[in-house]
Amino acid sequence: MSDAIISIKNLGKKYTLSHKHGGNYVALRDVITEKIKGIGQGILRPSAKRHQSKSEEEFWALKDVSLDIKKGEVLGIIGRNGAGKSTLLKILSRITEPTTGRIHIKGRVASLLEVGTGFHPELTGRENIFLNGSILGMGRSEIKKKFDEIVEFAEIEKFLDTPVKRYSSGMYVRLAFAVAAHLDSDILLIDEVLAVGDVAFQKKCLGKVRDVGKDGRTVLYVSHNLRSVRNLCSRSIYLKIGKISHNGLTSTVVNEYERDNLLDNGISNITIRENEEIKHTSFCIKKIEIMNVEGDNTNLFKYNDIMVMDVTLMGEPDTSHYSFEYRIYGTVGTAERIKSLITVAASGPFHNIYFHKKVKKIRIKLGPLTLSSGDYSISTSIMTGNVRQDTWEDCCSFNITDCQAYVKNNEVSLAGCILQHSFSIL
Ligand SMILES: Nc1ncnc2c1ncn2[C@@H]1O[C@H](COP(=O)(O)OP(=O)(O)OP(=O)(O)O)[C@@H](O)[C@H]1O
Repeated sequence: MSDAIISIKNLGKKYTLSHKHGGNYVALRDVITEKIKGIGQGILRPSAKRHQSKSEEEFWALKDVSLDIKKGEVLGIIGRNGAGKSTLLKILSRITEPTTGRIHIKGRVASLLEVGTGFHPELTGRENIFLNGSILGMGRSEIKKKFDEIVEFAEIEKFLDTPVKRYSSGMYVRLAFAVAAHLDSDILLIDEVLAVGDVAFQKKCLGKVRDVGKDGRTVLYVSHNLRSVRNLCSRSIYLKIGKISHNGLTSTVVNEYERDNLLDNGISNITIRENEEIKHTSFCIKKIEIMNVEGDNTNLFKYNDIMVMDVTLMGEPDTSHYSFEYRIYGTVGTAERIKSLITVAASGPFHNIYFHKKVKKIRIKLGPLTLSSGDYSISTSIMTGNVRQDTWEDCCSFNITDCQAYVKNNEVSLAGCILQHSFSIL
């Protein structure tokens, strides 16, 4: 027998979706046909037959999931909407039955799933605390010992004797979290619900989850907030259309997930310009390629990494020399994109770096990338004298992950952030 507190083998969950076709409508075409037929036979039919066909579609929300979780692990579960994360937690908390496979759980499970589960709406906050405790197998005196801590954590003293159906969703989550985290369970399942609370309470909860992990309890944490997953979980799984796509160190798994998202959003580390876009000019930027210092194509970088950008040009300028210019724009936190320019400091004033007109490929080494986590986009131009011969806006993007040092700066403008760079000719 393994030392896993949760052991999941070939787990699958199938849903059957029914689609109704036709519904209750009667097509005009059919009414007319029926009437004509009726007239021809001397019979007037009462009505055309109503169309109602039903088709059923089978759909696997989880397929062949196998996973062992050790006691004391804080496991992150990430994935796109509909990937099966909540389904997995619902099966583990026995809200839903699996269709295939089996699970083995050694211990008591407390879960914090969708708002609305776990509490009895007609009962007061106080009564629900006792109800939850007894469901977990705790005696009244044991629950009493934890009661004050729960109430204090949830900050709902005034509403203790109000039925929870009158609570706001924020109050509900506060109490639900406090109950799940403080009562004696061996395993704590947390789904995205924390997003409902305000930011201060979310922080408090994340701190508590960390403590729960340190106490040797096991936590399964589903979230779209990748920063919190990175901070809390040593191991994570990435669910993709119901299957485990990656399972391992959180930093690696989150990077894979972010990479998939970037690629799916059309953000690529090699961009080649469409011919239609460059018809207007005889000298233009044709291709941009982003790499790390090892020469691997990537657009995922960590704080302090060096980025290599190869630029391929097409055509020739009328002048004997040209210069190349680029700008980096960043997003700030999760807020909408802010066009903040990062100043790039060259070894000399960078508009003074001229290339001979025959030079068709240049390499820029940029960094250390002392940038906060997030997406950045690059725009490029080529100049002859003061004239912009060609500009390619948002020609490529990159993403900074694992920025520990600059976390605080996420809220400040990126303007004025100075990066070093150097040019070479290929
Ligand atoms: N009761 C149900 N009947 C039919 N389909 C369902 C049911 N519950 C979930 N699904 C489907 O199963 C898939 C997985 O859903 P699930 O809620 O587990 O995804 P998720 O990864 O938690 O997504 P999100 O990040 O949006 O919460 C989805 O396509 C969802 O529509």
